[in-house]
Amino acid sequence: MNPVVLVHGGGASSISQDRKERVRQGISKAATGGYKVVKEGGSAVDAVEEAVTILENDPEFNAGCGSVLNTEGEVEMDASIMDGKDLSTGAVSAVRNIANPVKLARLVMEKTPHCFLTGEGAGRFAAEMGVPEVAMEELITERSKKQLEKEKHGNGAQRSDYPKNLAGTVGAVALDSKGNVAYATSTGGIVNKMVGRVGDSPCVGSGGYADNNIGAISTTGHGESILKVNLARLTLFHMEQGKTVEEAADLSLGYMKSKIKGLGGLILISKTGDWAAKWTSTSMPWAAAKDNKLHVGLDVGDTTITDLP
Ligand SMILES: COC(=O)C[C@H](N)C(=O)O
Repeated sequence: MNPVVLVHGGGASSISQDRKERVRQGISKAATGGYKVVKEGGSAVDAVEEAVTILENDPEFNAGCGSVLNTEGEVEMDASIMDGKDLSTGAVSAVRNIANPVKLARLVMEKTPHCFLTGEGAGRFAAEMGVPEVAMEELITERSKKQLEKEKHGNGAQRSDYPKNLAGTVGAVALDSKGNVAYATSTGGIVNKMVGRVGDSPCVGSGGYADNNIGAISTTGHGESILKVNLARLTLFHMEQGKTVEEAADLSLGYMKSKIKGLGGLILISKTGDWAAKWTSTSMPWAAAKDNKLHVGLDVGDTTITDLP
């Protein structure tokens, strides 16, 4: 099986010109890093963890360092991961003071009898596992402070194209050489969210899904809408019914838009390595690595293809 890795950097309104290059570099680095793992014989789970860790560590994205702030100016993060081989899954929500929620989600998957830990319990588990604690200030950027300010003072309110408080959630899907698929999604959520608000990203079936019999998907966009339609599982359901990756993505995103005016995006891979990156938001940075080629796009019609070393 030819390995494939796709990443996204969140469905959002348009990306400002000065950020475009940094975002492009960030998603390229993440896709390349994840692809290296599967090319060298690593598992799909290892690849999605690696790709999402790279994006969590990049302050341009709303996950890990760079997460958006809640009403109190704090960072609370959500993440999930899933192994398509046996449907094992791990998730954390409303976690604070750690650099890489995706790694904690993986520990939940592998070291507990549970699928999902939240808030204080997730924090205690992190400490038990020896996950280093980081000061919240280390996760907060000037940009995230400005985003909260703007949101609180309503400056973004004129945007009619997209719920204004969405930004750069990250995710990855992978197919490894043994035919296993996996996904991971990680986010700081939405700007100015209530304390304790949990979105779609840590909820298996909404923020992502992976099943070797079908494929893998990671989603992004308006969390409350994604939760309502179970966007990830809905998309894979369409594939089970015989739709192509493109058709399945269009059907589920189209349903979310027409039914509840919800906008978002997704990256999707089939068990045979077909892939698609689709969104109804204004933009969604994405990258795909397959057959030693890297495909990268930020907006519709701006895909570039380069050779990987
Ligand atoms: C682009 O923004 C997002 O994807 C936000 C994320 N889905 C949430 O609602 O938590």
